[in-house]
Amino acid sequence: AQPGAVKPVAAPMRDLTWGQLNFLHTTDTHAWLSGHFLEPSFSADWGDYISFSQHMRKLADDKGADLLLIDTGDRIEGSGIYDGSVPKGIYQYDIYAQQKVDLLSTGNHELYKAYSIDMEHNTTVPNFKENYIASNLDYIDPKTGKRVPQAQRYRKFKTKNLGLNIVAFGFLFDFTGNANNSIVQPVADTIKEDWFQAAIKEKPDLFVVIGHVGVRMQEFKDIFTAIRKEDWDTPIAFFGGHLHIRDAVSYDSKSLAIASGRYLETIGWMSIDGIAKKQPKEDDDEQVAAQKGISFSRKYIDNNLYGMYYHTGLNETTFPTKEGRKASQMIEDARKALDLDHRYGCAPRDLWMTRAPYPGKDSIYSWLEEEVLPSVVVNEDRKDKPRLAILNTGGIRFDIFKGPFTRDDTFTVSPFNSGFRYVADVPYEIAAKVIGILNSQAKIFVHGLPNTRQLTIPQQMYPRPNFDEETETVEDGQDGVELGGFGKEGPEIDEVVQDDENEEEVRLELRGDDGSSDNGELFGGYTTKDDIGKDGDDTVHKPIDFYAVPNCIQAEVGFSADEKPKAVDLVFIDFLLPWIIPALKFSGGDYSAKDVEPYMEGTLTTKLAEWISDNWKDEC
Ligand SMILES: O=c1ccn([C@@H]2O[C@H](COP(=O)(O)O)[C@@H](O)[C@H]2O)c(=O)[nH]1
Repeated sequence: AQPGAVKPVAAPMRDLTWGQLNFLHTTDTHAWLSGHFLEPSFSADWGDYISFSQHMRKLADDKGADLLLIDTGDRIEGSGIYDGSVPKGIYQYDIYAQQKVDLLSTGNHELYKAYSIDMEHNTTVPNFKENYIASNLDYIDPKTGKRVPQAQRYRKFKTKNLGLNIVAFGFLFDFTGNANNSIVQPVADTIKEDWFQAAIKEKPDLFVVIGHVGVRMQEFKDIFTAIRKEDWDTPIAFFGGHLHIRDAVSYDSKSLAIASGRYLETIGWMSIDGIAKKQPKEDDDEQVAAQKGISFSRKYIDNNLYGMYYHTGLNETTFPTKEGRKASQMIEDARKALDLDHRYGCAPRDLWMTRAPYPGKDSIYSWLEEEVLPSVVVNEDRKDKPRLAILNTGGIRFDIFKGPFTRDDTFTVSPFNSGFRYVADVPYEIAAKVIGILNSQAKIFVHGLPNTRQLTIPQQMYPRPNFDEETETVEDGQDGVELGGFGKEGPEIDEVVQDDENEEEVRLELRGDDGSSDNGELFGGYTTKDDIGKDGDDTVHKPIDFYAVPNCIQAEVGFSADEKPKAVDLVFIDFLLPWIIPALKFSGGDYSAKDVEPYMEGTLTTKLAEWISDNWKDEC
């Protein structure tokens, strides 16, 4: 762990189930390679993960089993190690590459900017060579202008110890916000292509589908269905991400999909036993398929040293490896070079994204609406004009904890380079309708309006089934998508261990009061319910309450107390541009992109830092 990070807390643990083939999975790390300084459950850093994975590989070797490491993208944007350098990522790519990842794919965050697409093509792909898979992603080579695959389309390989034949794919969901030096091909089109159709006829011992795709999203359903059309029997392991949640879905009795959270909070674990190694028949090329008694198991490992020692049987002295220590040192050096611990001020209280009700005094969104935006959204030439300032909740990425607020925190809260734009002098009754449309959850049809689910935080984009209810499927409220697994049969997993302890509903901070649980009480943390059951988390926690947030929030700035203004400047964060004009049109305003101008200098991130320096001056 990094110097200054809180120590982990002892807690009741659940063991990992080993199989023939085992996986460690990270996703949506968003450059949190330092780990979490203030949260004991997640205070291990990338160097600790390297040590952990090396010990786990050794354990696999000792058992005559195999272990593969997977990463499903969104490695960048979200923490100072990436966002704090100019250009971005000058330390991040090298530190990340210290880990030996066996299969990796691209997330949407690698694609928002032409720069990060180039970096992926010229740095991460060469760093990981044949381990990098890009089944539906192409790169436009700037020298030739030619469209080339970002990496190989799929990978065929044999595992080290058991010699299992694997065919692996690496997908991205049907993302459309990518910069124009990349092309994301829709999954439904990709799976019709000859190379994919040939690959799924390979009859390996196992298919591994990794992807920056939510495990309940249509894209994975389509891939699963396409494989099963050709091959009803071969087991399939899916590794997903994007939605920042822990989740597992059983598509059929011979497949399992897991999603392993976000921000290096979670290291996903999947193991598979009973994989039948296929032998070629002597008389022809067809291979024998005989999958009987296949079993899958999953765990969500809290990323801290207590758990890593527990799962490896090691301790403070025996655990760190040379390579792990090296990566931790690289992180420490990068943090110093980037001045990430520079203190802008002291947060007087915790401010939560979803762990406090919105609106409310502990909500980060209410704080932004009531305190920050009215003060920072100012254009000197138009400061007398009343304005509405709109932010999408998805643009805010993390909580603020009471105590020092650092340069690193500015990036964990607001990593994007988004500035503010505006449409001038919009009649108030038109401008005031925009927020309602953006928060409408697509229940009304607005011509030209992109899906509003993209505006909110990832955890809310695709609501999950309510595992407390008996029903197997629910409507998700947006497009009437059926959730609760792809089949209607429910999970068919051979190894299911239910754990009904810890049902008490208690609100506790994940951070804990003083980082200890000496009184023997359970510590607050993830208490995941998924298709497999309630025993997924490796650490037994007390539950934490989470509250829903809207897609967007809005501050009224420069309004008189007595009456609403006749016209306002409609100010919004850059990211909202594709939504604003259609929403204004629907509200009765005949505006076009030509009416949009930059509103002021600076980004939300720089404005946040300025506000905190000016307003949180007390010592801590
Ligand atoms: O410039 C940006 C980029 C993204 N967002 C928000 O983030 C989500 C995507 O989050 P994932 O981590 O990829 O799941 C996007 O839908 C936006 O809500 C943003 O606000 N600004």
